[in-house]
Amino acid sequence: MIQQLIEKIKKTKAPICVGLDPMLNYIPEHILKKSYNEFGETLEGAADAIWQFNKEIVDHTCDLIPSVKPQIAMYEQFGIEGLKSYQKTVDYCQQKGLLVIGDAKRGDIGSTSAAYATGHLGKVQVGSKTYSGFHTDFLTVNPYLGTDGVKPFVDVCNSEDKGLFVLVKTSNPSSGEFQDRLIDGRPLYELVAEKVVEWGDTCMDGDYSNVGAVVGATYPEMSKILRKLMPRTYFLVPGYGAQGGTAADLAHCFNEDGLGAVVNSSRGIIAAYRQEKYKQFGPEHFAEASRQAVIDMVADINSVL
Ligand SMILES: O=c1ccn([C@@H]2O[C@H](COP(=O)(O)O)[C@@H](O)[C@H]2O)c(=O)[nH]1
Repeated sequence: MIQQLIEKIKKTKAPICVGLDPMLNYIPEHILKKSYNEFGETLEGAADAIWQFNKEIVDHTCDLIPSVKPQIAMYEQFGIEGLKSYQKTVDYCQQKGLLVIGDAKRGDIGSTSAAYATGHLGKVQVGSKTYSGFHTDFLTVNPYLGTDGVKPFVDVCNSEDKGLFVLVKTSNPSSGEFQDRLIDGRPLYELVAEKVVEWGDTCMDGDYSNVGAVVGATYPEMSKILRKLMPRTYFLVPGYGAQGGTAADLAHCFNEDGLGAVVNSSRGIIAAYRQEKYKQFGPEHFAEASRQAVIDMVADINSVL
C-alpha cells in the first residue's frame, strides 16, 4: 500500500494529504441551509452538511493530491448519521482515485484490536459472506498497549495490503508529557520508534514499510532524530499550518530522495476561505479557496525539498 501512496505522490508532486475534518462552524451558510431545509436541524441534517462540504472540497482538489485524512471524531460527534457521512466520504475519495488515511487512532488488547483492524482495514465474515466495513487504505494506530495491541493491525496490513501510521511523536503541546519521558536515559518516543521499525520489518513494500509513523511537524528537532532512527518508515506529519508547523520545520521528515513523508493540513485547507489570505473567494467559493490553499501548500513544501 505504501508504494501506491508513493506512486501518487510522485505523480502529483504533492507529498500531502488534505485533512477532511469538517466542523459545523467551518461549513458555509448556504450548505447548512440546504441540508437543514431537507433534513431539519437534526443529526441527519448536520451529517448531510458535512458530506456536501467534503464532496465539494474533494471535487476541487482531487486532481492535485494523492491522499486525504478524514478524522473520524469529526463524524462520530453526529453519531450513526455522522459515521454514514464518514463512509460516504471514504467511498467518494476512493472513487476519485485518492488514498484514504482513516485517522481513528485505534489500539486495544489484541482481540479488540483485531476487531478494529477488521472493521477499518480488513474484511468481516458474516455467515457465508464477506464484507469490508470502512475499508480505508491506512489507519492511525495508538501503540500504548504494546505489541499485542498493534500486531493485529500489522497482520491485516500483510493480508490485505493496507498501511498504518503509528503514533510516535504527536504534534500537540502536551505530547512531551509522556512521549518525552526518559526511560533508561532515552525518550519514550525513540523506544516507540524502534518498535515501529521492528513491526514494520515484517511488512515491507518495496523500499518502505507499510507500517508508518505519526511525527508532528511542531517538533522539528525530534523529527530529525526520528528520521535517522527510522529510515524506511513513512511519516505522516500533522501540525503544518493551523498548529504552527512550517515548511522549514518539515525538511527533516523527508529522506534525501524527497520521499518519506506525507504532510497533513486540515483546517488550513478546508477552512481556507476564512483566512485573510483567501478571503476574496468568499464562503460561496470555499472549495476554490481550498484548491488555492493546496497549491500554495504544495509549493511551500516543495521549496524545502
Ligand atoms: O500528532 C497528531 C496526530 C494527529 N493529528 C490530527 O491531524 C489533524 C490536524 O488538523 P489541523 O487542522 O491541520 O491542525 C487533526 O485531525 C488531528 O486530530 C494531529 O494534529 N497531531
